[in-house]
Amino acid sequence: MTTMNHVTKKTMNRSSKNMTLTSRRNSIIYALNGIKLLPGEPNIKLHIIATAVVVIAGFLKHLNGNQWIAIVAAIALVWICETINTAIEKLCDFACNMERSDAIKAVKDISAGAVLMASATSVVIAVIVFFFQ
Ligand SMILES: Nc1ncnc2c1ncn2[C@@H]1O[C@H](COP(=O)(O)OP(=O)(O)OP(=O)(O)O)[C@@H](O)[C@H]1O
Repeated sequence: MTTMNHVTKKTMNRSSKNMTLTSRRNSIIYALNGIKLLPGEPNIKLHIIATAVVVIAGFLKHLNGNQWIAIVAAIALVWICETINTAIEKLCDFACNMERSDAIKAVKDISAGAVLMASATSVVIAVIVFFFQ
């Protein structure tokens, strides 16, 4: 009985571990699917170009480790804000069914404001790294 219980417990543990692994793997797949949807967004092309320009400039200027950390963090900040902004915009469009709404306007404007703040911060970081260091 004890052995049975032990074996059953072990099997159950293994299968719940497998389920956890599968659901973790699925979560990553869903997240990657979300990232794959981004290139269809108008602002994303701008971010791709800006990211490429900054990275190429970084290599040409032979940035040191700390400078790269600042630049990568600045780039990530903008991408993360834009990604969340895109999700919020899609949720808004779904919620209002494309009808005009003051509440939706406020949510979209605030969300776009976050991207603007992130972009402005990133520009300041880039100017410091490229021109004042
Ligand atoms: N349903 C709505 N009701 C009221 N105002 C809206 C609505 N949809 C959009 N707007 C206004 O238009 C602006 C632009 O909205 P839109 O959904 O086109 O986003 P966007 O900033 O142009 O992003 P993208 O270029 O990625 O589509 C919003 O910030 C908001 O002020």
